[in-house]
Amino acid sequence: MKIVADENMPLVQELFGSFATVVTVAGRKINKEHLLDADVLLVRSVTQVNQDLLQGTKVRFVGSATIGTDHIDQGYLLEQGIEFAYAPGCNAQAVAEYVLAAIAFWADHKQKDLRQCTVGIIGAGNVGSKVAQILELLGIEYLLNDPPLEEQGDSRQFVPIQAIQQCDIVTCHVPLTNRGLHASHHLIDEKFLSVMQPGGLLINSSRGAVVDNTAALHCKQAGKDIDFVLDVWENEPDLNVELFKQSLISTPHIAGYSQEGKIRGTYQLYQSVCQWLGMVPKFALRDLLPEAPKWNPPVKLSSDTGFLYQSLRSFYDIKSDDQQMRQKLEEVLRRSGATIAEEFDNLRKNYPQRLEFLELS
Ligand SMILES: NC(=O)c1ccc[n+]([C@@H]2O[C@H](COP(=O)([O-])OP(=O)(O)OC[C@H]3O[C@@H](n4cnc5c(N)ncnc54)[C@H](O)[C@@H]3O)[C@@H](O)[C@H]2O)c1
Ligand SMILES: O=C(O)[C@H](O)[C@H](O)COP(=O)(O)O
Repeated sequence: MKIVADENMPLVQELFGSFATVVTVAGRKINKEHLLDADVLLVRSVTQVNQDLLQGTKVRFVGSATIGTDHIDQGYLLEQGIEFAYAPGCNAQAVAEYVLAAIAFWADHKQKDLRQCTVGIIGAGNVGSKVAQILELLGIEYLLNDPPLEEQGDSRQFVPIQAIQQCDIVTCHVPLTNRGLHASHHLIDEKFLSVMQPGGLLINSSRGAVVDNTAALHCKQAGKDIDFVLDVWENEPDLNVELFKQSLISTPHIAGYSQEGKIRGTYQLYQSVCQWLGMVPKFALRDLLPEAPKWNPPVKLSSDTGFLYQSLRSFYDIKSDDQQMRQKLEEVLRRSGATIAEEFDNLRKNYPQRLEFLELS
């Protein structure tokens, strides 16, 4: 059996190498030639998997070690009888910790008393629910918006998007979809931003195009007092450089990049491939995850606006991710050679080890 996998998937040789020949390729470079005699394709979010890539190949199983699936043409896979698996929830905790770090940094930087702030969470699935769990631990008020879950009868209390627009902090956790009643493409548009609270914070760690990046830039250029924390960008890796410069925190799509999140992603695909082949998995997830020191959240928030950030930063300092990206992209802007897109991918490929620091259920 031949497996072609994205080179940025940890443990892929260790897990799949005992029953298959594993060939690793840079995600953006995977092409039909690599797949002509491959049985299984394992990708991350940067490989577009569709008819163009798969037609004429032997691939019978596609796995994506990610939560988001907007890069996969699932309709085509279904039509061709190609098995598909992904990794729901694998890095949800990492993203929720990123959001916490962003809020803590903003409160410190802008002298905001989080006891007086409400967070609007758009999308209450795996990530949004973990964000809510963390805010509850800290006693920070939040509201949930998730029309699809509300329609399905989820028993939590939801609010309309208009109530989210009034929140001090808005954080997006929806899948990127272009069609249907709940399409999320440009969910945050000029109109949304125009009614957002001045002095507010918008965090996007879902997919770039959930926020209209041109509208976000116009909002900053018009002098509206809204801070942006952006981990994901329209047209990645070719991001809007002006918006990157104007954002309070800019990171290269690494919100989910904890060691644990990446390992869980590969492992979930390993389980799916084993099941597809009728094999019993030989490895257990708990033996693969690193031991990480844990942070004890404060029982009560303090009036000191910098307290949370100071207490968290030895576990995860979001500002250092932002500084790293600014330094590298500014170098690219000063000299010719590598492009912004190449540097964006380099930052992701060489992202330092980050461990999850909260005990969450
Ligand atoms: N930056 C990163 O590193 C990173 C990591 C993981 C996931 N993500 C992105 O975050 C997204 C969310 O992840 P998740 O695990 O929570 O997904 P999920 O599927 O568990 O939850 C998404 C929720 O959004 C809701 N939703 C869909 N359309 C909506 C809309 N228009 N308005 C409000 N709610 C809507 C759904 O009902 C669902 O409950 C993923 O699809 C992925 O694109 C990014
Ligand atoms: O959807 C996800 O799980 C994340 O966006 C994922 O972590 C992105 O990282 P990539 O697959 O591009 O390495």
